[in-house]
Amino acid sequence: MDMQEDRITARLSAAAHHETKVTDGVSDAAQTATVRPNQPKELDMFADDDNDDMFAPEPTTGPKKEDGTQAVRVPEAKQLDRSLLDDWDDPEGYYRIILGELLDDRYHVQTNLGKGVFSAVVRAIDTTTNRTVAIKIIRTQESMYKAGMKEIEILQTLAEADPEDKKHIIRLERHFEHKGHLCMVFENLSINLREVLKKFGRDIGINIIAVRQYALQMFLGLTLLKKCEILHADLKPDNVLVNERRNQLKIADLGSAMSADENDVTDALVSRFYRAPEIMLGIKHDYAIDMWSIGCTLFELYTGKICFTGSTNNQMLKAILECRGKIPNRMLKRSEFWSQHFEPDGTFLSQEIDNVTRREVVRRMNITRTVPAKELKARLFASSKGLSPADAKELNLFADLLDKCLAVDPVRRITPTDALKHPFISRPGPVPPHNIR
Ligand SMILES: Nc1ncnc2c1ncn2[C@@H]1O[C@H](COP(=O)(O)OP(=O)(O)OP(=O)(O)O)[C@@H](O)[C@H]1O
Repeated sequence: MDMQEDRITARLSAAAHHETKVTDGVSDAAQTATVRPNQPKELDMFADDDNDDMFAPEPTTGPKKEDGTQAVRVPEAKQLDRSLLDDWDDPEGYYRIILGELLDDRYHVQTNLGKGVFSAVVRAIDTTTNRTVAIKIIRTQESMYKAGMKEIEILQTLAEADPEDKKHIIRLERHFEHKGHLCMVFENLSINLREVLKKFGRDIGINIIAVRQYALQMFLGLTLLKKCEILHADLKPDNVLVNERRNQLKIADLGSAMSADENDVTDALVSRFYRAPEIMLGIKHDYAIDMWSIGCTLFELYTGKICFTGSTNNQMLKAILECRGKIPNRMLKRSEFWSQHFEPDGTFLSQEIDNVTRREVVRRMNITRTVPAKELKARLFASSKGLSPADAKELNLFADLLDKCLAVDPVRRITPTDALKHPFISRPGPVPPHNIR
């Protein structure tokens, strides 16, 4: 089974049997780790317009409208004549997008936003409100339909608990069916944080002022998830969308989300690079898994580099041990899978591929450090040259917060409420409007 199939099977079984979801964790994340040049560029997240605007919408040909957006030339909105078209799905069950089609007598399809594993996403104009929306058209398989219905239920719960829409979780407006496909109508947003990093941070990371704003909003999102007793279980830069001005974000893709009591032990929950150590060790997980993923995401936003990488859970654990020190014994005692990675005396068994023979070899590593290494902070400072004392103070606060988000022991990991009180987030006064790098 390839990784994509593995991922689909897992999400579907989670929906059908209330089991947990497996994700491949590879995505295109690996492509983003590059070296920071000496001349970084500041993210002006509050700018009204940019001359070099890499965030501008796709080139359009139509005239400017009153709201400042430009009309896109697409065919007239019309109902399709079903008799002329009976193979509206591709062989993999994705709906074939037709620009100009009118969905549900209401949504005029404008742009194809691309395919995910579970759906095709389009941007459309809601002709009843004249607003732009994003519609996720789920693949035809019945199991995917069920998974979509579970996502809808969770999104509705979250929206009811946040009537004023202040907690930065994507809003589902409604859903309908179109030619056997479940269609989910979302508020329209712009690009995701992976694309922000690629297009604006140019793989070097974005400035600390923007990171702070994004962190605050993601922590607010986590407080709502916790209040509703829901785990997102797939947080990563790809699943956080920003608005056109990039000053507001929304946590999206609740397709892997689950009730917090659905915590069957599995070592494949969450995309691998963002997967908390307790998942890999087979310890019953809780809200802390989402905080770990946010910690990894924040590190990546600031440095442009993935925090922990590994092609297997074992190599992920090695990366975490090297940076964060020994796994506490009290965790190993609760671990179902410890013997896959450790000897009884706590020696780590690193399963590596030998460079010369290309055979798998097991390297014994005796990691004894109990206090988290200074490694994390050192990595943050290494990617920030020429800091003023004030900038260094700011970065120290960020390093302290990340240290708490990435506490190896989930019991000691900071909670969303406490993260909001951390001085990096909560300190009073305006943020200095200068470039920190
Ligand atoms: N509300 C939205 N506004 C703008 N773009 C969106 C919106 N929702 C989704 N998209 C775009 O569609 C992509 C896929 O969406 P999403 O991740 O929700 O779908 P999926 O089928 O579950 O995909 P995946 O394989 O990533 O799990 C997003 O990365 C984003 O680029």
